[in-house]
Formats: sequence, structure tokens, C-alpha cells
Amino acid sequence: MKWENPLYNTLSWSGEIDNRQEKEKAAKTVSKKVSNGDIIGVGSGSTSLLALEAIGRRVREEAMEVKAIPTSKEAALNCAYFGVPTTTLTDERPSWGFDGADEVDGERNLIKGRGGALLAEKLVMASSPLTYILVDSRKFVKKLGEKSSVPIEVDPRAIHLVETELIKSFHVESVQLRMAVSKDGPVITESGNVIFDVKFQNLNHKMEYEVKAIPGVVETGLFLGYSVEILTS
Ligand SMILES: O=C[C@H](O)[C@H](O)[C@H](O)COP(=O)(O)O
Repeated sequence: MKWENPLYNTLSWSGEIDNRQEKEKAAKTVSKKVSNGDIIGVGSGSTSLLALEAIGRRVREEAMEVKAIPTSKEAALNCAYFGVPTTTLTDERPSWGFDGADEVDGERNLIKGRGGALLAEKLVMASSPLTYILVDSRKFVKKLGEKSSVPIEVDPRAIHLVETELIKSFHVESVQLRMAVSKDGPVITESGNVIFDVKFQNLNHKMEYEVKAIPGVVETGLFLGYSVEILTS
């Protein structure tokens, strides 16, 4: 039976995808990992979109039974668009997952959260025995924080408290409240929080715990020590 897409024109990624060819190769590789019956954690962002497209194609062509646990409304919409049924982390645990990243170091530690989905992405990754991280060559760094700021998700009531503590207790180059592009005011995450993009002078792993100890910090974009395998082109 021909699969009919009920969501024409609603694909959530509207912009150009940079380094598309490299991302497509990693996406194709991860699509081959899918087996019948899998429950797959689905990351957010452009690389995850390409991976989901490749997985959706296999699922439809081979009539596979898989379910996805999306990490954002963006990912959920894309699952619907590509015809991959979804479930939730409350109902089921992932067999494995895939996601993109903003930076990857030599020990497979990551910075994530450019797209604001860091909280759900970390919950799904921490619940999954293995996550494939799909990255193009520009994402590799010698030391985390080399290129990217670290996104920190914060309860909006703690906005002044957290900003003050970050400046007082850490060597920071900049602390910027992430502003919305097509809406006035700050980005509000899917959990109703705001995001600070923080450029640390000398990022180290202890900061994950030190930053999270500030009341009002919900999550950070440092993904350290998770069970991940890096897939690149
Ligand atoms: O919140 C966004 C996510 O952490 C993305 O997975 C990350 O920013 C990578 O995105 P992209 O695959 O578009 O480079």
C-alpha cells in the first residue's frame, strides 16, 4: 500500500541544512542499525531530521514495526511527517537512540542544545543503553567549549540568581540570555524555561555538577560520560 503523508508542508526544519552531504552519510549509516521491534530515541536538529528521513524510508519500505521517542515537538512532528509512530519516555524505554551534537571531544563528551532541546535529549540519552551521535567533521574539537557556548536551561524565576552566580563563581567570558528570532523576548523552552548561552574561560567537567548546584538551573548542555558511539561521514 502506498504510504500517504498526512502532514504535507509541515516538516519542521525550514532552513538550509549546512554540511548536508556529510550529515546524510551519517544518517544513512544509522538507518541501517534499525531492527524490527526497536524503540528508538530520536534526537532534535538537522542531522537527526536526515536520520529520521532515512529510517522512515526503511520502516515504510520494509513494513517494520518500530516506535520513536521524540526529544522535542520538532522531532515529534518529523516522526509524524515520515510516518514513524511515537511513544513516550513515561511509557517505554528506548532500545537505543540517535542524536546530533554541537561539539564532540576525543572522549566522546558532547556539548548539545543549540536547538533548545537539551533537557529532553539528556533524559532520553540517559535512559538509553546506547546513543549514536551523528556529526559532520566540523563538530570535532580538542577541548569542549572551543567553539560553542554551553546552553544552560534555567527556571525563569531564577534568571537573576543564576546569572549573578555564574558571573561570581565561574570564569565566564559571556553569559547571554537566548533571545527568540520570530517572537519578542527570550526563547522559552518546551518545559517553560529560558536558556543562558555561557562561554566559559576554561571549561572543565566539574562544572557540570557545580553549575547544576545553583538553584534554578534545570539542565546543562554538557553531555559527559554517556554511552555513545560517534558516527560520521
Ligand atoms: O537542541 C539541539 C540539539 O542538541 C541538536 O542535536 C544539536 O544542536 C545538533 O544540531 P544539528 O544536527 O542541526 O547540527
